[in-house]
Amino acid sequence: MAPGYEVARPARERGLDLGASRRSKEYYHHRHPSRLRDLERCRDNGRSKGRELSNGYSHGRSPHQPPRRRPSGRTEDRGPSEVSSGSGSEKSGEPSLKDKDRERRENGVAGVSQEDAKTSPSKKRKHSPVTCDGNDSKLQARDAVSGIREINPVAAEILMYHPHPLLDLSSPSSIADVHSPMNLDVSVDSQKAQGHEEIRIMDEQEEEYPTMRNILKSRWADADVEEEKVFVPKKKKSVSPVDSIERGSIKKVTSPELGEVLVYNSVGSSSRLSGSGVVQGSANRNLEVDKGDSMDVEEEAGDDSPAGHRLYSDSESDVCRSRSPEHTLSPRRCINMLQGCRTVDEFERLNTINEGTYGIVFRVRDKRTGEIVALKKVKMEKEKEGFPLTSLREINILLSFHHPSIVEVKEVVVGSSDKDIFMVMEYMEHDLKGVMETMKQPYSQSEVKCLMLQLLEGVKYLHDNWVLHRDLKTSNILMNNRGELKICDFGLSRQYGSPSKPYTQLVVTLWYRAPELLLGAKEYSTAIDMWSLGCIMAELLSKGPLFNGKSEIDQLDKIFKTLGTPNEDIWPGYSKLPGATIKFGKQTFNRLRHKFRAVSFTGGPTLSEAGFDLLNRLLTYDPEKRISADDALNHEWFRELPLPRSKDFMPTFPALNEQDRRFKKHMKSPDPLEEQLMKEQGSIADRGLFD
Ligand SMILES: Nc1ncnc2c1ncn2[C@@H]1O[C@H](COP(=O)(O)OP(=O)(O)OP(=O)(O)O)[C@@H](O)[C@H]1O
Repeated sequence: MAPGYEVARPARERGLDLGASRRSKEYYHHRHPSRLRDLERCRDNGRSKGRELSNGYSHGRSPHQPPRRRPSGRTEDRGPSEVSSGSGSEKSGEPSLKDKDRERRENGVAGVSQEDAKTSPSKKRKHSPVTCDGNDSKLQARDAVSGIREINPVAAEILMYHPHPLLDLSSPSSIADVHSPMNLDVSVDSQKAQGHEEIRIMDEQEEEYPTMRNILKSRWADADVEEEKVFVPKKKKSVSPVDSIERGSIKKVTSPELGEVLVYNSVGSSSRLSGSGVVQGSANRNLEVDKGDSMDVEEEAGDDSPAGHRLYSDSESDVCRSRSPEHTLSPRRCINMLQGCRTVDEFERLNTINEGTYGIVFRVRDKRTGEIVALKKVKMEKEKEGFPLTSLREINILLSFHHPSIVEVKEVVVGSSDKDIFMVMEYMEHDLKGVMETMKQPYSQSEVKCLMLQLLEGVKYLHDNWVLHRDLKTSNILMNNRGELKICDFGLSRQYGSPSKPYTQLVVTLWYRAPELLLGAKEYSTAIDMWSLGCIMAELLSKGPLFNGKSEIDQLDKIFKTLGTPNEDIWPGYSKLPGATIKFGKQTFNRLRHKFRAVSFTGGPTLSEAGFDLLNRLLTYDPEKRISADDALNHEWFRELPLPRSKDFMPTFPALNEQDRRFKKHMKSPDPLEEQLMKEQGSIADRGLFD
C-alpha cells in the first residue's frame, strides 16, 4: 500500500474492506469448514515442521518478503521456508534429508529462522472466494405485452446512462436526491425508462446474477439476518433501479446497497461511488440532473471526498512506479451521458489494428479534435438475441474505471445501424505480445520490474474494486512508446462478491490459466489473475511463454513438470478437485529455477533470489497462499538493485498498431474457448468503413 494511502482512503471504504474480508472468511468458514480446517492444519504443519511442500512454494519470509504492513496478509499464512517439490510421494513418505537439501539448492531458497516461522495469530484471506449470487434476484422490467420480465442488471446499468437508439433508456430527466448512503430518494421519468423493455441481453451459463447485488453483498451485507431480510428483497420490488424507474415514482431506498445501486446507474460505477466519498461524503446534497446537463459527480464530491480533486491527475513521476492514493482509490470520472452518443461518422478510419474474439479494433482520428484514438467495434454477428453481455460488461467496467494502468474508454459511439456499437479508447501503439515478438532480446530485469509494477498496480486496482479480469495475457496488455502499460479487454471480466453460484471455468486463455481452473474448481478468486501475472512475468523475462500447453491436460502436465506435482499437503483441497483424479507423471521437485538461473553462462534468463521468490509466490499452487497484488507490489524484488527502470527509459518500438495485425501469424494459445468462438464467428474481411 502506498504511503499515505490509509489516510487518503475514505474511512468508510477502509472499514468496508475489513468487514468484507471478515465476512469473506466467515462465509468461507460456513461453506468450507473442512477446507478451512485443513488450511489451518497445513499452516500449523508448516510452522511445526519448519517447512512446507511446494509449489505451495516455500515461503520463507526472510529477505524477500514484503514488510508486514498489517497483521493480515497471505504471507503470514505461509509456513516457513522451503522450496518446491510438492511431490506426490511426499504425502506418503517424507523425502530424505538429502532430497530436502537438494530441493533447497535447486530452488535457491534458504530455510528461515524461527522468528520468520512465526505467524500472526490473526490471518486474513487475501483472495476472496468467488461465486455469484444464486438468489433469484434478477432485475425486472415490465414488458408491455407479457408483463414483468427479467433484465440483466449489467444491462440495466449501462442502459441507464447511454441514451442512444439501441440502448434507449432516455435521459433520466430526473432528480436523484442523495440524502445519505443509507437513504436515497430517486425520481425517474417512467415513460422514458420503457426503453429498457426493448433490450434483450444475451446471457451465458453463469449470468443469472445480480451484479450489483454481488457488490452490495460483498461490501455491505452483514451476517445480520435481520438486515438480510430488510435489504435483500425476495420480491424484487423496492430495490431494483429498473423497478424504480418503472414506477416513475420517488422511491425511498433504505439500504446503503440500494443507494449505491441507484447512484451507480446514474454515473457508472458503484465501486467508484462507494469509494469516492461522493455518496457517503455528501449527505443531504442534491445530485441534480437536468436534461442535457452533464452529470458531473466531481462537483458533488465536495470537500470530504479525498479523491474528488484528482479525477484526471495521472501525473507521472520519474520513476516507473505510479502509485498514489488517487490511483488506488475508487475511480471517478465525469462522462456526459445525457447528451447522446456521437456517431462513428465523426471518426476517420486510419487502419484496422486487430480483431479479437469479441471485437474488431480500428485506429481512427477524431475529426472534431484531431486526436488519434482506438475504436473497438462490438461484434454482433451471433447476437441475434440482443447486445452481447461480454461487451456490456466491458463497456460498463471500463467506463467506470480510471487508472493509469487500465485502458481508458472515452465514450461510446454508434454506427449507422442500431446494432453497431463502438468503444472509443485511448490509442496505444502496441500490445505486449506483439512487442515481444519483435524484440531480439528479452526485457532486462529492471525493465521487467517497471512493467510488472504497472501491471500489479492495475490488477490491484481491479481487485480493490471487486473486479476479476479473468483473461490477463500478453495480447491484453497494451504499451505505448512512453513506457506506459495498460490492461485492456475486459470482455471476460466480472465483478465478484459473496456466495453462491459457481462461475464458469472457461475463462483465461489456456497458457495463463491457473491450475485451480484447469482442474475444474467451481469457485475461484482474484488469485486466478495473480497466476496469470506469474506466467506473464516469466514470459517477460524469457521472451517465451512459460507453459504453452496444447490442451488443458497438456497445460497441467507442463505446469506439474516444472513446478512439481501438487498434493494435499501443499494444496489442501487439491484432491477434491474434479481434475485431481487424472493421473499425471510424478515430479518431485520444483524445477523453475532451471529456467531462471541466478547467473547464466548460456544466455538464458537470469533472476535474482528475490525475483525468483516473487515468481514462485505468483505461481503458488494453492490459491489461498498465492501472493496478492498488494503484497507483490511491496515485494523486495522491486527495491533491490537493479531498480525498476523509469518509464522514460523503456525501449521503444515502431508502432505495431499502425499496421493491420489481423493476419499476422502469432504464437497463439490454442485456447479451446477462443478457437470455438473464432470458428463460430468466422473470419471477417473488410466490408465497409467500420464493418
Ligand atoms: N486501445 C487500444 N489501442 C491500440 N490497440 C488496441 C487497443 N485495444 C485493443 N487493441 C488491439 O486489439 C487487440 C484486440 O483487442 P481486445 O483484446 O480488446 O479484443 P477482444 O475481441 O476482446 O480480444 P480477445 O479475443 O483477446 O478477447 C489487442 O490485442 C490489441 O492489439
